Parts: sequence; C-alpha cells; structure tokens
Amino acid sequence: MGSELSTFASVRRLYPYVRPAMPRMVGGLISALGASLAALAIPRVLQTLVEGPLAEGAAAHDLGALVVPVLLVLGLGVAEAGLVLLRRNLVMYPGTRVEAELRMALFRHLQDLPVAFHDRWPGGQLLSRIMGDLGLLRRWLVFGLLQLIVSIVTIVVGVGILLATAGWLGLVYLAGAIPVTVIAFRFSRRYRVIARLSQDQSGDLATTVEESVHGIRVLKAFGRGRDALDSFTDQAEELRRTEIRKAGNQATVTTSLQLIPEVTLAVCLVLGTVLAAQGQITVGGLVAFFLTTAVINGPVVDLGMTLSMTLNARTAVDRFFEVMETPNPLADPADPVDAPDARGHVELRDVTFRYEDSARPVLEHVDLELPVGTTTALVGLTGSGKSTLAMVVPRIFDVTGGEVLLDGVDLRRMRRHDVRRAVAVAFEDPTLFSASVRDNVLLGVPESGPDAVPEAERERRLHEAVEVAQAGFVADLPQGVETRIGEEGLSLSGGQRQRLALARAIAARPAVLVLDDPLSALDVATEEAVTTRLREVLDGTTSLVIAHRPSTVALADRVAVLQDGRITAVGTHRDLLATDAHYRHVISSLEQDWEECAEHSDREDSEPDQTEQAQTEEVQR
Ligand SMILES: Nc1ncnc2c1ncn2[C@@H]1O[C@H](COP(=O)(O)OP(=O)(O)OP(=O)(O)O)[C@@H](O)[C@H]1O
Repeated sequence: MGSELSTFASVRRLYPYVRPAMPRMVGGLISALGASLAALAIPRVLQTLVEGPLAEGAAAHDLGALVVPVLLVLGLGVAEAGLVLLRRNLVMYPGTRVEAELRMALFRHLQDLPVAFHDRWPGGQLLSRIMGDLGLLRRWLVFGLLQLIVSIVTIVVGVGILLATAGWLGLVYLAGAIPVTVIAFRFSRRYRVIARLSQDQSGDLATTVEESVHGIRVLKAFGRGRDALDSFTDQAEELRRTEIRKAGNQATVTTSLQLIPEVTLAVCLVLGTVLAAQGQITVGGLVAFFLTTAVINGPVVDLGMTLSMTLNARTAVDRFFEVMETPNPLADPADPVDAPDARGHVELRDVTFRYEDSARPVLEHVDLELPVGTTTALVGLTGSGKSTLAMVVPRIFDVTGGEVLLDGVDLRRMRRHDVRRAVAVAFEDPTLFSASVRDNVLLGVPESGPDAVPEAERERRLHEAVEVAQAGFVADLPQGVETRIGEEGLSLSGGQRQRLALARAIAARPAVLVLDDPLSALDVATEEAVTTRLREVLDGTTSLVIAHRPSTVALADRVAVLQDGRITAVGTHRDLLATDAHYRHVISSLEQDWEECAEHSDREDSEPDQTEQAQTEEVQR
C-alpha cells in the first residue's frame, strides 16, 4: 500500500502526529537555515576583504582596515555555531515526544485490533515496528529531515550565488549537478527496495528470537537448541548480506557524490586561473568562488547519507501505517445499545463461523441457549469447534453468520467494553503477565475509572478467588500475593498458572463465565476441590464450561454436544448417556484418555505435590 505512494506522500501521513511539535521543528529549521546562510556569507565577506582592505591595507601597511571584516567573519562563525546548537535544542525534545506519541498510538491500535489480526501477524514484526522503526523515525525527524531541507537550500542558494558572481564558471560547476541528480535518483529507487527488505528481515529475526525464548523449554527438552541456532544463524546471515548490500549502495553513492564535485572543482580551478589571468574575474572573486563551493560540497557529499536516512524513514512510515491503517472489524457500533448490568442470558442463534483463511466453517448453524444462572458443559471430540464456540461468546471473534445475543441484544450492537465486563474467560493455556499475583488475579477488577471497585472489595475478591481456585500455593511464595511472577508466569507450574487464570476469571464476577477446560492441568484431588467450590460460587452465574474430562462434566446442570461444528444434543449427563450414542462415544473416549493419562502420571510422578513444591522453590530462588 505504502509503496504506491511517493516518498513525500508517504511521509506526509505523519503530519497529524508531528503537528504539535511543528513550532519547535520550524524553529529548528530556521536555525539550521540561518547557520547555513551564515556559512555561505563568510566567503562574501572574505571576497570583500581580499579585494578591498587586504589589498589596500597591504599597500598602505595599514592593518586597521582589516578589523571590521575580521570581526564580521568571527561574528558569522560564532552565529553559525550558536544556531547549530539552537537547532539541536529545539528539535531534540519534540523528536522524542513524537516518537513516544507514535509508539503509544501503535500500541493502542495493536491492543484494539482483534485476535484474528494477531493470529496472522508475527510478534517480531510488530516488535521491530514499535521499537526499531520508530527509533529510526525519531532520528530522521530530529536530524535527517532538517539536514535534507538545509542541504537542498544550501545547494540551491550556493549555486545561485556562484551563477550570480562567477558567471559561466558557476555554470561549469552547475554542470556537475546533472550526474549527481541521476545518481541520487537511481540510488533512491534501488535503496528503497533494500531498506524495506532489511527492515522486514529484522522483523523476521525478532520473531525467531521471540519464538525461541518463548519455546525455550520445548527446544531444550527435545535437544533442538542446535537447530534453532542454525535457523537463527541463517536468518542473521541473510540480514547481514542485505545490510552489506545496503551499505555497499550507500558507499557507492557517497563516493560518487564526493568525486563529482571534486572533479568539477578541479576543472573550475583550471578555468578560474585562466579567467583570472585574463582579468575576467578578480582574485577575490575566485577566492569567494572556491570558498562557496567548499560550503556547498559538504551537503552534496552528505546527500547520500541524508537520502538513505530519508528512504529508511519512508520505509518505517510505510510499515507503521500498514498496521495503523488495518481497520478493526470488531469496533464499537456507531449507535450502541446501553447494557450496564447484564443478567447473563446467552443465546447463539443459527451461528456459523469460518476462520478467515479456512475453506470451510468450523461452526455451522449452531443454536444454543445458556439460561441465566445455569452451567452448561460443552462436550465434543477434539477439533469439533469447542474453543471456537467459547471465543464467539465474549466476542473475541465475530460470527460469520447468525448472531450471539446477550440478554436479547446482539453482541455487535453493544460496546465491546460492556461485553467484556459481562463475560469473563479462562483459557486452557493460561497467559499471565510479568506482574504480581495480585495484579494478575485482579486484572478484570478495575482499580480506577467509571467501573472502579473499592479497595476492600478488591481485596475480598482476591482472597475468595484464590481460595475457590485452590491457589493457596501463593501464600508460600516469597512475598505472598505481592510476588512478581516471571514472564508469562513461566516460573509457575502449568497447574498453578491455570489456577491463577481461573482465579482471575472468578474475581471479575462476570454475569457470564466461559471456562475453556480450565482444570486440565490439575490432579484429581485438586480438581475435585476446585469443582466443589466452583459449583458454590457459580450459583447465579451463567457458565459455559468446555470439558475434556468426565469429572468436569459433573460441574454442569446440562450438557451440550458439539459434533463437527453442530450442536447435536442438549440434556443432562444422565439423559444423554441413555439416549445419545455420540455422547457415549465422546465420554468413553474422554474416560479412556483420562485413564491413560492418569496411569502414565502415576508411573512418572507418584508424588505430584513434590513437583509443585519444586516450582514454588524455583520462584523463591
Ligand atoms: N486461528 C485459526 N485459524 C484457522 N483455523 C483454526 C484456528 N483455530 C482453530 N482452527 C481450526 O478450527 C477447528 C476447531 O478448532 P477448536 O480449537 O475450536 O476445536 P476444539 O473442539 O476446541 O478442539 P480441542 O478439543 O482439541 O481443543 C480445527 O479444525 C482447527 O484446526
């Protein structure tokens, strides 16, 4: 999308973010231009000095006439240095401010985008955009952009002065601009492609690092560390080659841009000397000519660097807007229905759901009612669509056909905030954040804002949720509930993490609770204890529990059977056992799996508490 735009049009999209910083940026630009003009003025003063006071003073042995021009040169030099300093001070602050604003805007948008977006986009690509690309943009805003404008103005004004003061000697110098323009243009086209490749490859590399760190246990367990390293090395090597190509291109253009003005200058030197000998140009004029070209040469030589910085920035802008301009199909409706306090009646009506990149739907014509205050177990063979169904209830995904109603209102007509407040979820694979146990459990219980829950109530919910989820192990952690748990809770055991995730869902006190097999990692005794307490607290809460074990079914008032994306039966466990052959088949396969699993764990781990103790000790260490 971005590559169809010109570099100017692409970068212009940043304007809304840069607008607050504009006064200081413009101030910085004026200072930079002032510094450049001061530099260009020095040769003019020197010309006057050489042609007037210097020649006359030397003849009359009078140095007094030199004082004013020398002081003027000194003054211009000091002014140039002062303006450069002023430019730095003016642009540094807004540059970091703009970078922070862009970063916050991108993070806000990432948080807002639906799960389907995050399923598609590798984490490293997002990480490299939010960190690397935006850092690059800041450097360009505070240095590259101003440098580019100042360089162009210095070159144009300088060449204008040369043409005005040195006639066709100036034209000879200007002739050098033709190859410079051609080279700069060709370089831009080539470099843009390589810059994009390099930034994308950095993102892929970041993804590999992220996945390897995330999956470090699996890599170690399977002894695949070497393979991970090999694959990382290949990617790093590929990026290195791209960086070398990038640097090679930059070096070629910088060398050309250095060589051309020098060659032009040599030609001008020969011609200038001849012209001076013929009296067509004064010695002062010739000195001023060469001093002016010395001022112009700097920006011409730097053009390669400022151009590559600009093209890198353009790529960063494109990558930024690729994410920012991704629309959110799960946005709030324009005219939402007010739903302050949900009762918790859920109804799926003729629901069909197909994943974006799948050929066929996972859920087809699902009709299911979850009456207020009841617990429904969802049972089905693996891959039948249970987790998918669990995700359409809190509107993590939008249904592709039919509707999901909460208290009779289509979820799509409600504010997302109201839906999330009404429906809490605990997933089988629990995600915890690197924060304290307290903050993890109270994630869905706001501390501030319009829905703020008083501190005493938060405290009560924390302790109740920890107790119901049988997460008493937190008391043994070094600072109890204040203990900070490692990244994604990886310093805890699977069962401990699951219990904290369950506690988090319970503490939110939702009208509807969706539990996607939240007890799968618990031993039988703990599961029984959780189940008993859960039954008590779920009283009055509408619950949908995905069951992978017969014992989880015991939680439920009724059971819904999902077969190949369709609800084929709803009833009590007892009735379904008596009447539904598929249900009997599912239950017996669950029992079989569970028995095999239990036998295996009996053999492997006769004392499960020891594992838990070891995990707790690991956190303590
Ligand atoms: N993000 C996704 N994109 C595409 N297809 C998906 C995605 N997630 C799941 N599926 C597919 O949808 C189907 C149903 O998956 P789902 O996880 O809902 O089943 P499930 O009944 O919960 O299975 P299990 O009991 O093994 O957890 C599967 O065929 C799966 O491959």
